[in-house]
Amino acid sequence: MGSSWKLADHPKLPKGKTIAMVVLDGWGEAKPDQYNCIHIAETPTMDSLKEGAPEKWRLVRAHGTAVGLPTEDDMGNSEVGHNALGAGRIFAQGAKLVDLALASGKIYDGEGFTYIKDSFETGTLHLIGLLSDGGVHSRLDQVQLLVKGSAERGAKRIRVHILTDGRDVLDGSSVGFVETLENDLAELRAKGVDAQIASGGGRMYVTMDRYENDWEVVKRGWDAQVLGEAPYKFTNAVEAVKKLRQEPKANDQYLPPFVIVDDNGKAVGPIVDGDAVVTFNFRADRMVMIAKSLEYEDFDKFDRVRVPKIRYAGMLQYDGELQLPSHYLVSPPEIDRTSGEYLVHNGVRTFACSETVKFGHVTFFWNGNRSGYFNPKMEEYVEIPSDSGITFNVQPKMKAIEIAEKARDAILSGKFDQVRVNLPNSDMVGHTGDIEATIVACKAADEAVKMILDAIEQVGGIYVVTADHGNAEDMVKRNKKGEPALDKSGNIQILTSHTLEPVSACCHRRPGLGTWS
Ligand SMILES: O=C(O)[C@@H](CO)OP(=O)(O)O
Ligand SMILES: [Mn+2]
Ligand SMILES: [Mn+2]
Repeated sequence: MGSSWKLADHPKLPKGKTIAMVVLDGWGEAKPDQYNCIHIAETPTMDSLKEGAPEKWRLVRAHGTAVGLPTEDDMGNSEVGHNALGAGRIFAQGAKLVDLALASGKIYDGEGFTYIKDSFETGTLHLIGLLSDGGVHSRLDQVQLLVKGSAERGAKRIRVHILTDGRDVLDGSSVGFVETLENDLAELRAKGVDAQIASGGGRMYVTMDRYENDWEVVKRGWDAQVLGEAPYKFTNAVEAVKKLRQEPKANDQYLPPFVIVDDNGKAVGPIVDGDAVVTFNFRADRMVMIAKSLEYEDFDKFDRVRVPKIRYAGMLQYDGELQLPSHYLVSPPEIDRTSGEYLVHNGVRTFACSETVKFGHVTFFWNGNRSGYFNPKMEEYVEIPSDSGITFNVQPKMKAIEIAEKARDAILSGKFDQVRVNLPNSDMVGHTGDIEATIVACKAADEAVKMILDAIEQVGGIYVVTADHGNAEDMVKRNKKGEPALDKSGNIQILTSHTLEPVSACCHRRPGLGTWS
């Protein structure tokens, strides 16, 4: 094929038909029991796809090495799922590239580390990111290696700004992760390195917003990490997390921001001129906003109050088009020649839509972590504003119907050849661990699929319905036998994370419009 963009005709699918590409976020296939919200919810449309045309319905793996993740224990996630769907190929993902760079030591020879290292002599090294072993955005073992490796290479003063998880790992597990990190930092202190945790907060409330849904989230992080200001002050991070978790309804995802202070009540690690900063998440979407606030001179999203002159590097470069950040420790996967680029070169017009919290999934991730259009004359991307400031179990229907209406109108308009959407419900509500709400969420997503397929039927088009990874089909932690695992008090443990389950892929022309197989 060389560098040509020409696409051969599909051997079976007819030309010139509108195609709907529907990604149900977090919709996997698992055994039907009471913790399978997709099974419990009324989902007549998805049921009819499976039962009505079983020969057009397949299960595909959406986790582990099948999608470019380091091991078979790695659950799928939106970044890898949409990267793979959008590019039609599998790339070694950020997690794996960071593992390799750490194992070979190459991470320390690269441009990014060389750049930040210049601050080690007189400044502090700050590490900001998600502290868990979830492996979706970051991994604890990578952070441990980076802290140790940086100290060995001259970092004399290290401050870690942690974000607690509870979304890719069990709620409550934050305490153990903080203890592990504290032990490592104590070992460094014994060797004469001034190393401490400096601030913290829950990932969904502090720093890790995405697609500009709510800049307040990033501001809360800025205030704690850079300015050293937060509503809660503690002298010890383990105590901070334990205490804040005691509040009614508190959970790891939404812990309020806190700073660690010394005996005089002074924050131990604000970021100041001459310091180095690394954001250690490898995954892009929830790091773009903090990267902008740390890197951009012109910035009007919130009042930064004080903008320290720092040397900043991301674990990876998070946005290839914006080249953000400009310094990074590990080169991201080069996801080139994605389907979106092929489509514009072949005169195929695209419409993509989701609500804010997943908008970048069908645009940015789909296009290989690249923001913007390939050709605005051939593409239209529509974002429906998400609710902000609430957890999604409060509004489990989210904007599914609004997304479907936009997709329906785009299909019926005749202006587009490919109409692609992400329906977020099963994932976003699944992450809250609220089973009742997740059932409502799955029903809403199913209704949205129906609206889109009905529109496809009207125009005699083709549909592909699939998912990026599992989530709502299994809401409980299980033992090796697959039974719900009980905690010390004999209670089941709700699973807020994605799963290792396969997802369905279904491609079809609507019945009555001729046959192909
Ligand atoms: O919310 C997120 O950031 C991840 C889970 O960490 O979910 P998804 O991959 O579905 O976007
Ligand atoms: Mn997802
Ligand atoms: Mn998710």
